[in-house]
Amino acid sequence: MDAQEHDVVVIGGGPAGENAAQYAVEGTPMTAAIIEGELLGGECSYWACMPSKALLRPVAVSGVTADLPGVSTAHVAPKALLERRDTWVSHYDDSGQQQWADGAGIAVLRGTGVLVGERTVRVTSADGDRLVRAREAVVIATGSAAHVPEPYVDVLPWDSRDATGVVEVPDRLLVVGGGVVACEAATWMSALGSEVTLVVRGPRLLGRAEPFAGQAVLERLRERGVRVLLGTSVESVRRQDAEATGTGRIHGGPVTLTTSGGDLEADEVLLAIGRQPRLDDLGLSSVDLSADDVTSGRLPEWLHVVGDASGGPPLTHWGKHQARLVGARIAAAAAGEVAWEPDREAPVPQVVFTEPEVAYVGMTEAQARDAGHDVVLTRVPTSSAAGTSLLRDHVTGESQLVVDARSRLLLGATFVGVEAGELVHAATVAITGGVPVHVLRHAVASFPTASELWLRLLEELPREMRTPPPD
Ligand SMILES: Cc1cc2nc3c(=O)[nH]c(=O)nc-3n(C[C@H](O)[C@H](O)[C@H](O)COP(=O)(O)OP(=O)(O)OC[C@H]3O[C@@H](n4cnc5c(N)ncnc54)[C@H](O)[C@@H]3O)c2cc1C
Ligand SMILES: NC(=O)c1ccc[n+]([C@@H]2O[C@H](COP(=O)([O-])OP(=O)(O)OC[C@H]3O[C@@H](n4cnc5c(N)ncnc54)[C@H](O)[C@@H]3O)[C@@H](O)[C@H]2O)c1
Repeated sequence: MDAQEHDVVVIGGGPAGENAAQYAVEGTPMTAAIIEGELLGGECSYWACMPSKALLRPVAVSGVTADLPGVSTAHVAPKALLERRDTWVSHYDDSGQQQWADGAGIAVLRGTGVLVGERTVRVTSADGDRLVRAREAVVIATGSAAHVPEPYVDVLPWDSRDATGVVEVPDRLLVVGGGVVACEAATWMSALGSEVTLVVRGPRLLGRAEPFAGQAVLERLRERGVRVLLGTSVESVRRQDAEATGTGRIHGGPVTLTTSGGDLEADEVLLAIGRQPRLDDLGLSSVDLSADDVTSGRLPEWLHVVGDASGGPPLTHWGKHQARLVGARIAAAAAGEVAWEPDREAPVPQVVFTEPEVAYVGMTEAQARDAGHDVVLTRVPTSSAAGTSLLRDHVTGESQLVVDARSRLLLGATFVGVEAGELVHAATVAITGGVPVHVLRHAVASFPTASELWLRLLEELPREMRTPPPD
């Protein structure tokens, strides 16, 4: 079989793959091809970030209007909410993304890509097989899939695709997991009218965030009628007449979970217990590699991995950041150069679009102490700046900075409450730029904006941190 040739071949056309292709070839004479087996734009555009945020934003606005005298309370209208979601996923049509690729001069090869040898990928589609060879580099950008352990397989539980693509709203929904997908999905599914029960194995929600953040989300979920069972493990699961009815539709008869706290019955169960890199069936053995080699970065110089497939933080912005770096490295290597990169590792931010919103970057207090830092903390109610308290009548949540006592550098920050997702970026900038807190105090925020919360946080630090540390 003759092989088609491109300088760069990317397997997987999600946000990470698209960015890797673009950054590798833009401004160069090189060509790139993206191999995509489903929809160009990936999980993020059609079944993850975009539909979930399209569903959550009206829910958040409705919550604010209920707490903002001077405006009529807005109510969630389920049918219109689902139509909004459909608009944001372009009705599961990727022609807009195809236009972007055409404009960027990137070839899109439809089909499933499998490595069959060094720099060589076989693409299988309904039209048959073809071979593609990369002159410079192959990039794995195959994303991740929801983790579905064996005991659940036969009951056909919902995964996050069903929750973001919801068509039939179950009257009663069990959600297994207490992480980001569980908390966000509980928020929109209860707004759509489901009676939601969260079954959480651990002692708190959002285990990767500061405990006070998970606690604030727990309290609000319970206020909105979501039942949250902490410290509850699932022992077995059964369902009558499980049936593959399609994404977002109820997959058969009632489901029963036998848990450490007794039996729970519902019309559907959503499994939200993490995701795994999609590296199976990728032909890694044809180039003497294993999935472990890929997630530990033990790769030959012609092969790269970006995004969720890398096993790093499964976040779109992080995958895109990795992809920009990899793209620039490929472009530089092809030109016989070395790409410039900062010497400081970038901190990873995350925003959880719950009520209240939770946003964090860098290290938590516990992570900073475990890493051996002498830590100084500053924590204030998020309502404590005029700008935050004006945004609604009852501003809940607290916000915190984690500072290294010796260097006075910011190690991490957590914001809980209104506008948290916007407040966190200043922390990302401060950590990336290595700005010590005595300098950060001079970054003046406008009155009365939410950003003035930074002043409140910095004022609460010990007075000696207002000047540079003694030599
Ligand atoms: C419900 C939910 C909500 C989320 N919300 C957010 C959020 O708000 N913010 C955020 O930052 N992150 C969010 N995430 C995480 C985010 O979706 C992922 O981090 C992101 O999609 C990863 O991008 P990627 O390009 O690595 O992979 P993906 O987006 O998964 O794309 C991979 C692509 O590769 C294709 N592919 C896979 N294997 C092959 C193959 N062999 N051949 C050809 N094509 C293949 C797939 O079809 C897919 O199109 C959310 C995740 C979920 C589940
Ligand atoms: N707003 C956002 O940025 C956003 C939104 C949704 C998802 N995401 C990304 O998608 C990834 C996947 O989300 P997720 O919520 O599925 O994973 P997660 O890692 O955030 O949470 C998984 C939860 O499941 C629990 N768990 C793990 N195994 C279990 C088991 N066998 N039985 C019961 N409970 C178990 C964990 O203790 C945890 O509470 C996240 O890591 C996140 O980065 C991001």
